[in-house]
Amino acid sequence: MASRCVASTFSPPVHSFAPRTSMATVGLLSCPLNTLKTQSIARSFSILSLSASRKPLTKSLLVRSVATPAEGVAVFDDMVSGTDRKYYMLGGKGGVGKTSCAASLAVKFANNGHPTLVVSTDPAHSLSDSFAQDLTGGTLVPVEGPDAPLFALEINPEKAREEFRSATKKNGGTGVKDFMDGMGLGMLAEQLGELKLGELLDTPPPGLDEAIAISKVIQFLESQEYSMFTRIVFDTAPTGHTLRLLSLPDFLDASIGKILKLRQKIASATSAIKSVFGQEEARPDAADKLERLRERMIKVRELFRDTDSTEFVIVTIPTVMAVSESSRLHASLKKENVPVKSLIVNQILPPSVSDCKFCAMKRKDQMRALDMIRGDPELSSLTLIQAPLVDVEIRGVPALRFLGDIIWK
Ligand SMILES: Nc1ncnc2c1ncn2[C@@H]1O[C@H](COP(=O)(O)OP(=O)(O)OP(=O)(O)O)[C@@H](O)[C@H]1O
Repeated sequence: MASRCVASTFSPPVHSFAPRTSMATVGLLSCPLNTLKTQSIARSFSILSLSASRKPLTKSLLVRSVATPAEGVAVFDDMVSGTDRKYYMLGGKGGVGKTSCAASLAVKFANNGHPTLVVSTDPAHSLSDSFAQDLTGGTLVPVEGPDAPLFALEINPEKAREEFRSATKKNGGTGVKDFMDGMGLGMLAEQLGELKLGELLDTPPPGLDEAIAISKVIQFLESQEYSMFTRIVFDTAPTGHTLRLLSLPDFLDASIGKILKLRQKIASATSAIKSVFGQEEARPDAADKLERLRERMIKVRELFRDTDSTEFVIVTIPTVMAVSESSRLHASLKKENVPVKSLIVNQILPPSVSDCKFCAMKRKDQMRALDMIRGDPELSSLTLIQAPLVDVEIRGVPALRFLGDIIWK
């Protein structure tokens, strides 16, 4: 008879996770004969350096490798040490577990005494779902449960962009033409077409929303009120957005920079014309807003590249597609000088003494993907963090604490 997978019989209701000690009751996917205890799996899934061995991973080797605790590779110790503010950005392909990993890291920071802010800049927010608390509203909302203050912020990128865009819509006009007219540059609007400012304002390039969202967070954090936060964790939008976001500041810098320079150059001429014809002074709003946006984008760019305060953590799953995408992501991040040290491989089947047919196939597939990571020139230098597939949905602070204790060591 074909063997069949079963989930652990214990499936706790959403809000009923008991504190840490009883979290071992959260199950891991298992086969009928497999009676592995969650705690031993939690111990055996650990962080191992990919550069340690070049041998292909066989099943027994994997079990042996993951059974070795994360001695010597103290990723979390490094992350948690110091009271200077640090930023962690978690990114990767859609659906791999970015939110779960980001939320679990935020909980772990808070439980280690860091006042922490976790921010979602993904237009499709799932922080509220992950924490099982209503964190919507675009402002800082306290998360109930952790030992030290933990706040969450779900930024509505469209709303943030709209605020910026409204400056160019005054007087009933639309987009760039109005903006240019407002500065006395209407006749140049067409010639400036290649600067793509029109596109920027009317149909913004992908990535602008997220960049504005992040710049909004920077704004928040610059104020005294939020100076308490020593750890900021970003749950970013899927890979494509991140890559576009990285190249965006340069694009904006060039476009806005050119526009503002041009404006300066002919400012004296236009003011002479205006004084002759008795026109009002040109509206400074739009130009100022653009200039401020440009400055903030530069700050976002600097933040992403600051090796002292920032780290980008790539999250993936053991499939060929996800690994390939992670490899491309790391190549791009490297090219842009964004610091990356670790790669989380999430949803790995836990060790098992006996597999059903389905699990055996799946495990083989995952082994191949892990092998691929080992041999990948982009990924093999990163510290690998393996996270098991658990058989209940990770929701709520206790569950996130449980996951965090497995992942972040
Ligand atoms: N290790 C795991 N074991 C079991 N389920 C998991 C694990 N990690 C994540 N999940 C589940 O997978 C789903 C997707 O996770 P999550 O929302 O964290 O992914 P994401 O990468 O942020 O997705 P998106 O790209 O849509 O924002 C959720 O239902 C989550 O509970």
